[in-house]
Amino acid sequence: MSVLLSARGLRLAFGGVRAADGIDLDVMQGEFLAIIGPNGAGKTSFINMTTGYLRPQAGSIAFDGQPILGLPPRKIVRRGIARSFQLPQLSGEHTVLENAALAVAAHAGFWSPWRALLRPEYRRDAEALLDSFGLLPLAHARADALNEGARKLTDIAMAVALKPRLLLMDEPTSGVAASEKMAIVETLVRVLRQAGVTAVFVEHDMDVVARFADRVAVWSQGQILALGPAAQVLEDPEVRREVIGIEAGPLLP
Ligand SMILES: Nc1ncnc2c1ncn2[C@@H]1O[C@H](COP(=O)(O)OP(=O)(O)OP(=O)(O)O)[C@@H](O)[C@H]1O
Repeated sequence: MSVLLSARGLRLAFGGVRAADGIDLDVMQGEFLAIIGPNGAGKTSFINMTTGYLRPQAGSIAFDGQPILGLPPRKIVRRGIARSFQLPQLSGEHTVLENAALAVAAHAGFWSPWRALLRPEYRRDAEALLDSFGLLPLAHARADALNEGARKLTDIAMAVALKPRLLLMDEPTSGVAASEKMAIVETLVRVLRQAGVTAVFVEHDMDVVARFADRVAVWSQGQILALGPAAQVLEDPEVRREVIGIEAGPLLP
């Protein structure tokens, strides 16, 4: 497996708060990597630095061997990195299909909404995209009428419309009803594997991590405390004590 994303020596402080304190991480082509860790550990900051929303004070990030630090978010998308947000960034007054068509059009180079809604080929591609995510029955629902699970999936579908090689997801199942979480994870695993997309995702639900991740990186105070295969890291006594909590019980069968 080759390295797709490589971060070295990332440092970022907000006053006295260290959001990144020497982050070194390689993301391998094709893997699903979970980032876990307590609130404030710097997980979202890593996504923001990788996608051009935050600039570290030191360090480097290379994607497919090319440096990307300093590029604006839109250029990083063009290089093949997309993201979804902890709070989905949908246009509430538009339908699911219109939101998806906007993303399809953005990938084609058009960022102006009316063009997206006029062109039938964008709508067709958007329908195919929604179908792959199981969202077609909701195509004509307004985005602000969706439950959290459907909102999250629509947001991720819009990121996938950009045809990324690497997708970064910030808490893809947060706020989703427990009964719906695993269905979302199964959809993501299926769609992303099929599209050959490498994924990095921040997640607090360890059942989701155990099902979804090939490897797990444990963040703590801006540093990576542990990194390795999911089964190994999730059963690591120090990780369980410091991060997961002993009350969680056995995570893996
Ligand atoms: N733009 C900012 N300005 C000031 N402080 C910030 C900013 N962004 C992040 N921080 C601080 O940096 C630290 C790391 O934040 P970050 O959001 O990366 O953590 P996190 O691990 O994603 O937390 P959570 O699990 O709660 O989302 C926190 O203490 C946060 O308050």
